[in-house]
Amino acid sequence: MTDDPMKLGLDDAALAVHPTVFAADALAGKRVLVSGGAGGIGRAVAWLAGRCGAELILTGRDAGKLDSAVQAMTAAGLQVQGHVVDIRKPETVADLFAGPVTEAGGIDLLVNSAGGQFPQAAIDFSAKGWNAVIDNNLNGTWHMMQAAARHWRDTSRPGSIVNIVVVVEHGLYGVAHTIAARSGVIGVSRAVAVEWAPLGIRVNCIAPGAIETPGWRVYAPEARATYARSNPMMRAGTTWDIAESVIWVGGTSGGYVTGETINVAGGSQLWGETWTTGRPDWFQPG
Ligand SMILES: CCCCCCCCCCC/C=C/C(=O)SCCNC(=O)CCNC(=O)[C@H](O)C(C)(C)COP(=O)(O)OP(=O)(O)OC[C@H]1O[C@@H](n2cnc3c(N)ncnc32)[C@H](O)[C@@H]1OP(=O)(O)O
Ligand SMILES: NC(=O)C1=CN([C@@H]2O[C@H](COP(=O)(O)OP(=O)(O)OC[C@H]3O[C@@H](n4cnc5c(N)ncnc54)[C@H](OP(=O)(O)O)[C@@H]3O)[C@@H](O)[C@H]2O)C=CC1
Repeated sequence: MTDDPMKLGLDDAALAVHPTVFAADALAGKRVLVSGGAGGIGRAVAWLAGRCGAELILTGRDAGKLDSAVQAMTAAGLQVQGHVVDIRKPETVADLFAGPVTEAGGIDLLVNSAGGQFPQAAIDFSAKGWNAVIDNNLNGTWHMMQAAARHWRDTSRPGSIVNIVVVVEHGLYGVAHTIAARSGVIGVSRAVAVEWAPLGIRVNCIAPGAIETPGWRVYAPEARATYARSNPMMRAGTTWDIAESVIWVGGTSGGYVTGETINVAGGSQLWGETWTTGRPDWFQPG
């Protein structure tokens, strides 16, 4: 693992050529919207979808990051546009759908990869910190889901949503706020998978394990150094592992799957400890 947190994970050069199981026309004629599309996981999803023939709409808060993603993908011949959208602001999400999404001709797949949290013992959370994480990950994801569903209902077309969450089966310690938010996303995804089935909308979640990305910069280097050994496979996953699972479940290959949460986590939902703030003395062996 690199010491430079901005260089964590696969870069554009690697994502442009990474081998894939998908055919080059697997998403031909489709349009894919990726929130957090310039981040680690979202960027890999965007590269894979684009390499499979999809047109891309990427969103994020940081215009510079978005520009660098759009430039790299455009240089590789992909059809991509980027827009600054804060998913916590429902009015900017509505503007995205009324403007760029509609002008592009609509979308077929929404991937919600925007999100994040900070590591802190739950007992020390401030009300503001708790609210920031809930607002970002639960409310923000919901604003995008609802806007997409309205878009598909109003244009009488089917759609597919994939929400990137986290493994919630057992403790991901030091990030209880995000476990609460992501459990909410998983719950609402199950609920609307039923409610929106008559509209031809599928809703699924992917729960990544430890995936090396620039997002890991919020964790101390000593915490990050333990993540690879937090699962039975004793390695971190790659953003490509997540991207292929997203395209599988979000695309026609997942056409009979809805309301599911798929752990892509090296088995960390079954075994392993992840201490984002260090392992307390109580839990030290012997
Ligand atoms: C069984 C489990 C198996 C799985 C194994 C997985 C192993 C991997 C472990 C890691 C798991 C998850 C990894 C990832 O998700 S990495 C990628 C995600 N990316 C990020 O997290 C990006 C970084 N995070 C953020 O951007 C922020 O945390 C946030 C999401 C909150 C951004 O929102 P906002 O911009 O509103 O936040 P602010 O900076 O303005 O802060 C608002 C208040 O939040 C509190 N806060 C923020 N940071 C901290 C901190 N470091 N410590 C304490 N409190 C914090 C604070 O109250 C802020 O208000 P003030 O600034 O006024 O104090
Ligand atoms: N990496 C890992 O080990 C794991 C990651 N995850 C989850 O996967 C998702 C992607 O994470 P990853 O790629 O690693 O992290 P990154 O930090 O690299 O990417 C997250 C992206 O989300 C965007 N984002 C965050 N908040 C907002 C907001 N309010 N509005 C718009 N965009 C926002 C950021 O864009 P910008 O910088 O432009 O604001 C950033 O590019 C996150 O939800 C993360 O929590 C889950 C489990 C493990």
